[in-house]
Amino acid sequence: MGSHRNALVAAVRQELAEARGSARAVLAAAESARGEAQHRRRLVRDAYATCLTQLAAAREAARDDIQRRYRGETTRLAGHLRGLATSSATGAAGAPWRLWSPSEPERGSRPGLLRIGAITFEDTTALPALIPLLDAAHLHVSGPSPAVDDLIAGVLLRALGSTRPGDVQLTVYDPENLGGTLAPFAPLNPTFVGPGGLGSLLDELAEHILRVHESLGGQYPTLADLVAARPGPRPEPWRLVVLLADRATTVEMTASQRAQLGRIVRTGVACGVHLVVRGLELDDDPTVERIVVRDQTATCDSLGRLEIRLDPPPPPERIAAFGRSTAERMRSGAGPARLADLEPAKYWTESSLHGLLAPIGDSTDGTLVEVPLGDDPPHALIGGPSGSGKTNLIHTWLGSLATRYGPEELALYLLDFKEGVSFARYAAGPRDPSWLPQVRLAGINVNGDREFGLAMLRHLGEELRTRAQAAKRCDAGRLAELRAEDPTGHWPRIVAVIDEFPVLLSGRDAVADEAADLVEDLARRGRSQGIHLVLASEDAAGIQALCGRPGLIAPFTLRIALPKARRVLADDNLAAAVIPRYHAVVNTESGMSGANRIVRLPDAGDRTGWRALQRRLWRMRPTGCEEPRLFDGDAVPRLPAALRPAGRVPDANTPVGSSPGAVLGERIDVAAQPARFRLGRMPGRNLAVLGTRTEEACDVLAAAALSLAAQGPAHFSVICLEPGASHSAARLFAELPSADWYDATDVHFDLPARDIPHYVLGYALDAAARPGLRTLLADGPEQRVHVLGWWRSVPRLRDTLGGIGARFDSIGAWVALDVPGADLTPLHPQPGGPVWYPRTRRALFFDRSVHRTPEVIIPYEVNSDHT
Ligand SMILES: Nc1ncnc2c1ncn2[C@@H]1O[C@H](COP(=O)(O)OP(=O)(O)OP(=O)(O)O)[C@@H](O)[C@H]1O
Repeated sequence: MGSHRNALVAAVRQELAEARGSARAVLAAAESARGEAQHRRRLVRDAYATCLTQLAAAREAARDDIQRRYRGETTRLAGHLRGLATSSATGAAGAPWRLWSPSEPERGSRPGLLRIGAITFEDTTALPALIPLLDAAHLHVSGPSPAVDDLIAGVLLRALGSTRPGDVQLTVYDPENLGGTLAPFAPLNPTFVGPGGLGSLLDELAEHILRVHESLGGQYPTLADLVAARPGPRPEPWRLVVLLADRATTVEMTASQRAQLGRIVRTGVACGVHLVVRGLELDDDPTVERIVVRDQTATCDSLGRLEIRLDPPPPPERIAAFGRSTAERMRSGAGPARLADLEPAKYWTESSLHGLLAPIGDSTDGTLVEVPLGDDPPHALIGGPSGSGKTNLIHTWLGSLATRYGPEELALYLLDFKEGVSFARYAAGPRDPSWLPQVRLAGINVNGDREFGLAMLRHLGEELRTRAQAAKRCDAGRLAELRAEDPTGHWPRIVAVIDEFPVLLSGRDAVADEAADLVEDLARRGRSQGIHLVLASEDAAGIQALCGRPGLIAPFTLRIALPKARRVLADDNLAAAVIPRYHAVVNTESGMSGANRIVRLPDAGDRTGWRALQRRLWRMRPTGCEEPRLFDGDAVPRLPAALRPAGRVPDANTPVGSSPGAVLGERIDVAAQPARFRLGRMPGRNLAVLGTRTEEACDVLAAAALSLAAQGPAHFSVICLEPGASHSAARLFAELPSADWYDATDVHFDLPARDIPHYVLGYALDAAARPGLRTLLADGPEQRVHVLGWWRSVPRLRDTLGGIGARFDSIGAWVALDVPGADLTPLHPQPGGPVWYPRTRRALFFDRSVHRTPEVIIPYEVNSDHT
């Protein structure tokens, strides 16, 4: 029994032990699972924490970024707004009081906004708080009285100070203070309306509006119309009506007065009538800008909820000073337009297809006066006595044209026969590299060089021929048709201006005759080919010179007469006698009375302003636009480097041309070409330089020799028989690649022929007593030995050639310096000699194998001892 129990106990124990064992195992497993779970929980928690930190950092970064961008955007926006605000309220409309002064509005600009204070938005710097008024709104101001009145005074001063004197007519209704509230404005002579005057004021305004409305064709312009309208002079001044109503006004106002006020509110702005009201209710209308003032701050309709820190009121003494100076200016009248006022909004947008139209000034009502050139009128005559402003007018006109028409549309040829350099401003100079891109040619100091005027007219004559031929090829009648048929061609309109042109026609000589013929031809046929002449003359005689040829004057149908000009307008048209200084009569009907327009001319004398404009145009020049040719009659041209051997010894094997050209000086022509004397292997190809001016004679010989040396192999014999020329001759000798030197001690003329050309340069050959020279002159050229010699007079040359009765056949060409025309008779093809009045640095060149008549040249400066 006992063993059975024992066995049972043992079995139970065993089972218990097993159960405990498995429970422990389960426990251990559970423990380990718990450990595992805890570990995982820790991991998740760590990850969560990291995630939170990262998220926080990301959020911070994002917030920083947003804030930074926000700040940047706000600053940028504020900058834009400030820029916009500054351009919307320029000058007197926006300047702080301490810097304030009245400002002229840009001609043709619309009135802008007016500053009343500043707005601060967050921490950006303050922006100006601007409100509309002229051409835009009525103002209704409410709030405590002194602050409101201060604000109104400020607005009035800005509106008046940013418009021209007389542009705004001020009316003040101030029954309480009898005008005292705006007393500092008294010098401007505003209309003060006393108590009981409101009704008639409103009636008068309503009537005014009706009148303006009718003049506008019975249609009130909308605000958009006002903004879009092309600015022009105001037919009527703005009416600015300040109503400072007291309690009695409100109480006593009748229903019809209220209705009248309502009508003015609705229709006033479109007709230039603006109310500035405090103390009266105004009907709601899009044109009413309400400003609510609270002590030093305010809000207004156009700025929404933004709070405005109001500006202090303008100092009363500033208002009074402004009033006085404006009243003074009104008494003396408004000034003329400025040159800048003539500029278009955008440069070079006009086409010259059908003509050129450019303003040259304004009329007294401020309208710009435009001057046409084209098919009708084709040419212009400008007249006025010395100092009346012709040159100034020409500069103004050219400036106005040059801002409208680019170089593809307009080409200018300018000649000034006055003693002056006025057109030099259009060409590049030592201080200013810019030039006016439309100018092709400018001639200054040409009063002594009528030949240059002739050269320009010949050039224009050529251009006329080219255009006429091109037009014929395309079957086109006039410039517009030619341009349509040949759209890729370069056919700008040409305007040729000749200031003091009578100089060109003075002197009864071949130059005057040919010039008059050319002017006549250009005037007659230039119209259809787009070539227009503008001639200016100081004295009546010049115009009479043209009148001598009635056919010549007829095409000049545009007449511009300056004060006291005579014979520019028709005989019965006396307008020029009565116009004031710096005015002109513009008449497009040949000066007939009844077709006058009086124009006030701007002052074009501001060099700095002109230079700035010219630079702007110069920078806009198209690629390939060539610099203008400047002919300065006072400048001595240098022998171009390309015409000198420059130390280079020509190769003996270089072929020598059949007739190398000796360069003697610069031709007076448009292209500034060198005048050449061809030295072929023919009898008579010798040159005589004649006259007593040593320096110029030396320069002619040196230019000839150096240019020959630069062309190919040649040998030179330099013979100097005049001590005064020896310095120059020696310099030439040194520069020539192959040369012999002779002087009085060893001079001889039996010079051998060589297998290369041999040039004999003789200084003062009249001093050579040796025989042989005449033979050399006669026989040398056929063996390529040519004499280029200087004789001091024609009789001395004759002596060399055999004395009285000698023939000049061996002298094929000559250059005369200070030799009177009559002395040249034996060398001149026509009897009586050429018309030649010697002048400094000018020579008469005649080559009998090419010239019919001699031509004037400018001897080059070869070696400047001054530089
Ligand atoms: N519209 C103007 N406003 C102000 N000054 C002017 C005006 N027109 C000309 N002047 C000035 O008057 C002077 C003479 O002008 P300008 O040289 O143009 O006259 P002109 O008729 O060409 O005289 P001249 O034939 O003697 O040269 C110059 O000093 C010029 O600056």
